[in-house]
Amino acid sequence: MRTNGADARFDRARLGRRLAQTFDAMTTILPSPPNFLSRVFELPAGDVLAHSVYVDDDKPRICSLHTLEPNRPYVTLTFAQSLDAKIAGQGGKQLALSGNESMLMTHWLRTFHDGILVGIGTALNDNPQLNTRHLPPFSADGPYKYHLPRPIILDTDLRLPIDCKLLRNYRAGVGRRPWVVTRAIVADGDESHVSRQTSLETTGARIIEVNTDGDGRISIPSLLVRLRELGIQSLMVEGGARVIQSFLGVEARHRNCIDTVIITVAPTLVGNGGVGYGTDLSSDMLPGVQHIETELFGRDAVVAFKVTQ
Ligand SMILES: NC(=O)C1=CN([C@@H]2O[C@H](COP(=O)(O)OP(=O)(O)OC[C@H]3O[C@@H](n4cnc5c(N)ncnc54)[C@H](OP(=O)(O)O)[C@@H]3O)[C@@H](O)[C@H]2O)C=CC1
Ligand SMILES: Nc1nc(O)c(N)c(N[C@@H]2O[C@H](COP(=O)(O)O)[C@@H](O)[C@H]2O)n1
Repeated sequence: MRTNGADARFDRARLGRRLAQTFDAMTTILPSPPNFLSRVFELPAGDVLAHSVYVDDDKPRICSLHTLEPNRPYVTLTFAQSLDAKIAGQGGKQLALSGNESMLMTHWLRTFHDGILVGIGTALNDNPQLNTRHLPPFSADGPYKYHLPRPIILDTDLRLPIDCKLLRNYRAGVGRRPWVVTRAIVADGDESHVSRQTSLETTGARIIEVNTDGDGRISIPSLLVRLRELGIQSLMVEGGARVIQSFLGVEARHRNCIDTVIITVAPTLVGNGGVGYGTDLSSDMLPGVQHIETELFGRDAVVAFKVTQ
């Protein structure tokens, strides 16, 4: 695995196209992401250019995480958990584990990445928006707006509801077009799959086919190759439990699929009925961890590390 310094770097070739905005940025007081994130990703500290992640949405950004790995995006796995390692409550009940300060940090993380990925379990359970609405606002008539990551949903059987917030936001012009990743259809077809595909496409989704693994789930290494081909240079993986397990699992680890893990640990206990992500990670298959940094955001501890084989 490459070092953080080699992975997280600025695309300085893009700077020329942004000189006017850069000048503007240097003469305007703009919100900055937490220094913690600059350190974790080894972004140049105090460099105003480094923090100018919030120029026009669809144009190249001054700052974009990317990796020198040719066949996948830079991948950050991040989520919030309780002290007893639960990410949701009884029966999957969505919990506000992060306090305001760490949630703000998470929204900065979102704007750092080209894509934001969740599994269909999370999409069905939480109906998330996956946007950057907690970041400090800019004036409506100014040149700045935050980069929105592309929502990406792992959904083998196309169960995403057509009235979900991700599709509604896209249709209302306040969200990016969601990409729904499904299994590659076999040659003789599957009529109900095709019909669900048509409904989702008609209501705004882009369907992306990727091969499945031995368990019939989307193959994570194949997914990453495909996303990179489609221009995703950096991917934030938010969860839920099964997706976290897949990314921390042996196959993904051995295929070098993660760069950085950032976990928000909230000072709360959920107990037995809560949703954990460790159940399929048997002790002899646990990843090694290499600590990068831990910082307090309000009452929450945010821990950044790398996984090792
Ligand atoms: N605290 C936090 O930070 C977060 C908490 N959550 C919580 O997590 C819970 C949802 O977790 P969970 O139910 O496990 O759902 P996930 O969001 O992890 O989605 C899992 C589903 O995604 C599909 N999938 C396709 N390919 C893969 C793959 N390679 N690996 C894993 N999944 C794949 C499968 O469904 P199919 O076969 O149909 O394709 C699978 O059942 C919710 O309660 C939510 O609130 C979620 C995110 C963050
Ligand atoms: N960072 C974090 N802290 C929590 O306490 C959470 N419950 C989550 N959940 C994740 O955020 C999604 C909701 O996003 P929106 O607020 O709708 O934009 C949720 O689906 C989980 O992925 N994250």
